Amino acid sequence: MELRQSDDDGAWTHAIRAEQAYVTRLYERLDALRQRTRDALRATHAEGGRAGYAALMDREARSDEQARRLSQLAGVENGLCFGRIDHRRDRDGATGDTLYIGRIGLRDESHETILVDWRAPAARPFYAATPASPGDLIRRRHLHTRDRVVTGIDDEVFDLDGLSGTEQRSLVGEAALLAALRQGRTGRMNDIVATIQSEQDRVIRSQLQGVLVVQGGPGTGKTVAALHRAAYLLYTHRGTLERRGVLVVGPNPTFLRYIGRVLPSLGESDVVLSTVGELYPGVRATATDPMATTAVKGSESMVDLVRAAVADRQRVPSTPGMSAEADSGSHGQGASGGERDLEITLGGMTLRVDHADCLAIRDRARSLRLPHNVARKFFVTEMLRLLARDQAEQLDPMLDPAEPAYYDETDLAYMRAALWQQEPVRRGLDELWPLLTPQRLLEDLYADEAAVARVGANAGLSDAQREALHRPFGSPWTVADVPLLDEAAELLGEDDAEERARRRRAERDRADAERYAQGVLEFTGLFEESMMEASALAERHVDSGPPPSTAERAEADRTWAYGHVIVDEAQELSAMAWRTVMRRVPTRSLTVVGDIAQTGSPAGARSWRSMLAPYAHGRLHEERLVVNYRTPAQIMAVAADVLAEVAPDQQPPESVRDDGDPPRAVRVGRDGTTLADALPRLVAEELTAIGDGRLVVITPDTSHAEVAALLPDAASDATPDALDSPATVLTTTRSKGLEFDSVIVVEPGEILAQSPQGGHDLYVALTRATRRLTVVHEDPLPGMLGRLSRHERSAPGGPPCVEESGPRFSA
Ligand SMILES: Nc1ncnc2c1ncn2[C@@H]1O[C@H](COP(=O)(O)OP(=O)(O)OP(=O)(O)O)[C@@H](O)[C@H]1O
Repeated sequence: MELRQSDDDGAWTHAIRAEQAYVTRLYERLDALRQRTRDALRATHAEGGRAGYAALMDREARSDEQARRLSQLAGVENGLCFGRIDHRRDRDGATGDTLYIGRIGLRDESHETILVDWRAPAARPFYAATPASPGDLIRRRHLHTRDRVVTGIDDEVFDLDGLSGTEQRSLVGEAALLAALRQGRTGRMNDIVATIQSEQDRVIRSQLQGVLVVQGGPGTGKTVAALHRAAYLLYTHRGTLERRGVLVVGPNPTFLRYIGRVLPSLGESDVVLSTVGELYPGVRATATDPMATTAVKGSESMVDLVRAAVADRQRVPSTPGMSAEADSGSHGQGASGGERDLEITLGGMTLRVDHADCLAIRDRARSLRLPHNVARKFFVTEMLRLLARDQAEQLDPMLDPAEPAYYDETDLAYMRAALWQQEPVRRGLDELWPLLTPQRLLEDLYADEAAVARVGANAGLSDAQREALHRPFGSPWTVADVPLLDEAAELLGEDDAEERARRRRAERDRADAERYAQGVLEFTGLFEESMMEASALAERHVDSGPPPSTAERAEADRTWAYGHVIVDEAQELSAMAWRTVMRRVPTRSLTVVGDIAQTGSPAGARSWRSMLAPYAHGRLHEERLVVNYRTPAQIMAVAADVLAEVAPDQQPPESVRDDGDPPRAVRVGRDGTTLADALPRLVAEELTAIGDGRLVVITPDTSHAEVAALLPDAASDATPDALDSPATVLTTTRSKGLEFDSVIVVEPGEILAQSPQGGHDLYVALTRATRRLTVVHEDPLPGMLGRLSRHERSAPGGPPCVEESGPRFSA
C-alpha cells in the first residue's frame, strides 16, 4: 500500500525534523571520518623510507588504501542517506528494528551501525519488499535531501496496523520513483540507488560467476542496473575484484562520459570504462567502416584471414620481379613466384642458402606452433647457421686447400653473430620472416591489393568481401579493426627478449643507485645517525610518480585478466569483438546487457545464445527487464508499431510513465518550406518547452553532416562532452543508450532504408525521448508510423506555436 501526503502538516513537519536530526548526525560522522582518513594519509606520507623495500611497499599499499577511502568518502556527499526500513515489532511488543540505508555503511564511535550500505544483505528488503510480499517490513521510507537538508519523505506502508497512531498520521510522500523519472535530463546519467526496483535488484545481486545476460527493451534500466551491479560486486567480492579489476565496455566515448558519474557517486572510482575501439592498448579507434566492411571485419572468417596474413609473411625466396613466395601452409598455395635460392652479397662474396633448405627451415619454424615473432628466432638462427657455414666454406679454400677445415663450432657461432650485424643479412632475412607488430601486419595487408586478394582467397573470402578490406596506407584505425589487431597480437606474440634485457638493466641501475646512495650516507655521516635509508635516498633519484592503480595497470596491459566484465549495448558487438572481450575475462564472469531488437550493426547479435553459448560453457543465465522507465506510453506506442513490423517476435516494454506530450509529425517541403527553414525553428521551440533539459536531433547516418550544418549552435558527436550542450545532433548509431527530454527524428524513411537493420535503428531513435517526440520529414512517412500521420501537418511558414496539449500541428 502506498500512502500520499497526510493532511496533518504538524505530523509531517515533526517527521521531517526527526529525519533531519538523524541525517545531520550521519553527515557529522562522515566529516569526522574524512578528517581522520586525511590525517592518516598525511601521516603515511610523512613516514619517509625507514626500513627498506618491504616497508616502502607497505607504505604504498596503505597510502593507496587511504586515498581510495578518501575518494569514496568524497563521492558519497550527495544523498548520503536516502532510505529507511522499519521492521515488524516482535510478538512480545518490543520495537522492531529501524535501519537507515545509504550509499556507504557508517558506524558511530561505539561501533554501532548507523547507516547500512545499500549493497549489504541487511539493505535488501528496502529493494525487494513489495505490497504482495513485504517480508517483515512494515514501512519503506524514501528520504529526499539536498545539500544535507531533508526536503521530503515518501512512505510505502506494508502494514498500517504495525505503525503507531502518530506514525500513521505522519505518512507522507509522492512516489519516489516517478519523482526521479520526471526530473529534466542533464546529459549525465544519475544513480538510482534510492529507487532500484525489485526486478532490477535481482539483476544487481545475481551471483558473480557465469555469464548473466540481461535482455530488456529500451529504457528498462539495463545500463543503470549493470552499473549498480558493478558497485554491488565490488562491495561483495572486494578481495577478488579489487586485485583483478572490473571492466565496463560501452558503445562509444560519448556514452562512456554519459554514464561516467554513476560509479563514483556510488563510491566506486576504480573501474575501467572502455569502448571496443579502445580495448587494444595504444590504439583509440573511433572511426567506423562502411557497412559492408564492418560486416566482413566482424565475421569469424577474420580468424582465418589474420592467420593467413601472418602465414603470408613467412616466406621463401622467389624469382626476381615477383614477390617472395608466400604459401600459407594449411591454406594452400599463395603467390606463384618461381623457386630461387637466397643470395646475399657481402663485401664481394655472395652467400647462398638453397631454396629447398629455406623451405625446410620455414616449415620447421612453423611446425613449432609458436607465435610468429617467437618462432622468428628459430628461423633466423637456422638461416644464419647455413649462411655462416657457406661463408666458412668459401673462406676455407682461400687459406690453404691442403689444410683440414680450420673452423669449428665456436668460430661458426662467432660468424653467425657477426653476420647478424650486417645490414644486407638482416634485410634479407627480414624480408622472409619479419618481426611484426599487429599494426604493421594489418596496415601492410589492407594497403596491398594483391596481398588482400591472395590472403583473402586463402581465408575463403568472396571477391566482394576482399574488396571491402582494401584501403589506402595510413588510413585511421576503425573500431572494427581493434578485434583484428587483438587477434593478430595473439598470433604474432612478442619477442620479449629486449623487454627482459631492459628490466635486467633497470634492476642493475637500481642496485647501483642504492650502492651509490649508501656511499653518500656513510660519507656524510647520515647513515650513523639513522637519518635515512639508502633505498629511500635512491628512491628520490628515481622519481617514478605515484604507483599505478589496478585500473591503470589493467588498461595498459592487453593480456590483463579482469575479475568481471560488463558489456553494455552488447547486441552491437561482432563475433570478433566478443573474442577480444572474452580474452580479457578468462573466468567468464560477465554481465551482458542489451536488446536484440535494437541491433544496428550488420555484424551484431541476432540471438544471445548463438553469440555467447560457445564461451559460456553451460553457465549462461538470462534475466529479462520488461518495464520502461524512460519513454512515456504515448511515445512508446509509436515505437511499438515499428517494432511490430521489424521484429514481430520481440515484445515492447511497458511504460511506467503516462505523462509527456503527444508525439507529432511535421512535414516539410510543401508550401516552399524546407528542412533548413523548419528545423532551426522547431529546435528553438522545443528548447523553450523543455527549459533546462536536453534535446537531440537524430539523423540518418548519411545526412548527419548536412543536418548538423543547419544547427550551428548545436553540438555534434565529435566530442564526448557533446551532451553538455542543450542541443546535440547525432546519428542513430551514436544515440544508442542515451536519452533526452526532447527528440527530433529527421527523415525516418531514410533511417529505415539506410541498412538492412534500418528498422531497428528507427526503433532506437524513437525511444530516446523522456518527454517529447517530433518526427520531421520531407519524404512520405513510412506506413509503420501511421499513428503519427493522423496528426500530421505541414511545417508552419510563420512563427511556430507550442500547444499546451494535444497533437501540435494537427490537421
Ligand atoms: N529504478 C529506477 N529508478 C529511477 N530511475 C530509473 C530506474 N530504472 C531506470 N531508471 C531510469 O530510466 C532511464 C533508462 O535507463 P537505462 O538507460 O539504464 O535503460 P536501458 O535499458 O539501458 O535503455 P536502452 O536500451 O534504451 O539503452 C534512465 O534515466 C534511468 O536512470
